[in-house]
Amino acid sequence: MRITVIGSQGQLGCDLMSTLSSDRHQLTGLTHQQITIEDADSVESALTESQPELIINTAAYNKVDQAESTPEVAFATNALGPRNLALYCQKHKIRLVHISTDYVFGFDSTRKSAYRETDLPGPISVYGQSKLAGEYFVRAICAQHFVIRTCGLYGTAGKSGNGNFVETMLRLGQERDELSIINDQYCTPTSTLDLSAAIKNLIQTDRLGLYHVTNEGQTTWFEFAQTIFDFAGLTVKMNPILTEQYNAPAERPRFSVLDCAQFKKVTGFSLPHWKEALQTYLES
Ligand SMILES: NC(=O)C1=CN([C@@H]2O[C@H](COP(=O)(O)OP(=O)(O)OC[C@H]3O[C@@H](n4cnc5c(N)ncnc54)[C@H](OP(=O)(O)O)[C@@H]3O)[C@@H](O)[C@H]2O)C=CC1
Ligand SMILES: Cc1cn([C@H]2C[C@H](O)[C@@H](COP(=O)(O)OP(=O)(O)O[C@H]3O[C@@H](C)C(=O)[C@@H](O)[C@H]3O)O2)c(=O)[nH]c1=O
Repeated sequence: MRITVIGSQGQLGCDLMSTLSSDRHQLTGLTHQQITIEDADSVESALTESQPELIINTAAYNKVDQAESTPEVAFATNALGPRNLALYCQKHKIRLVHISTDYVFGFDSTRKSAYRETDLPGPISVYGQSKLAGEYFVRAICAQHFVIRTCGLYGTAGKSGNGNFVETMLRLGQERDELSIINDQYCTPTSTLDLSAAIKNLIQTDRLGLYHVTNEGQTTWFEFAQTIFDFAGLTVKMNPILTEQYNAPAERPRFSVLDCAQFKKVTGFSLPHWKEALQTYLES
């Protein structure tokens, strides 16, 4: 199959390129230099060349705090971008895989059970709102879509790009005497290598639609950081703090664990536990 991965230099994009290359697909990766998804002309010309039968969009504006003060940039990339891609895919009757986020949830501050695809979203940040708008465009415009919500991504490309939580912790753990980490936000950090394998499995099926896909289990950012340091053999003084004490510009969900049962049922494939995935990442 001719597959085009948009955002091919990002964390997920990079791992998708290597994961899918083992499958004899005709793969094209498009970087931000080669395509600007919010520009319909750029989309048309970049995709005309590769003539894809399936497009995977991993491009996004992911700066959650900055998005609060630049909503127009977040909405251009995260909402109008996917809209352009959905229009292209619908016009050419091809499939679109679009990646979304657990941050479409959060409005229910008392939630304690994992979210299913049928649960009502309620974003509490500009980033979450812009990503939800993108999902809606894809689902409304493009008949042949897979929309995949995931969470807390880390992959090796994050080392050289914008970083990721794991790399940030490893850096801060060496720079600072003491770290304060939020211990009342629950989610499931997910390896982009595992997510790439999941996407590879899902696109082999005809079961289009909306899916939640993360590693197994759940944790807080504090416990995640503690486990990173344990696995890396580092001793770092850490304080567990409440969300209010961190005072970030963007509000984050207190609980955004995703229920991946639908994905497992459809593919027969499940991702490793987040601790196992983290160990694999750190070893690599
Ligand atoms: N990171 C996370 O923790 C999570 C991410 N997601 C979602 O997963 C997807 C992949 O995330 P991740 O791999 O971490 O993202 P990255 O930021 O690592 O990669 C995104 C890539 O898209 C490119 N890009 C950004 N804006 C545009 C644009 N307007 N047009 C074309 N290309 C663009 C970036 O290029 P450049 O850097 O040069 O601008 C970058 O190479 C995104 O949809 C994201 O919202 C979901 C949950 C968690
Ligand atoms: C660096 C740092 C962060 N934190 C907190 C802030 C935040 O609540 C949490 C995670 O911080 P980050 O900035 O890495 O992550 P954040 O940008 O909130 O992560 C999100 O990225 C977007 C793109 C998504 O789609 C989400 O799934 C999610 O993973 O950790 C601390 O408590 N102490 C610290 O020293």
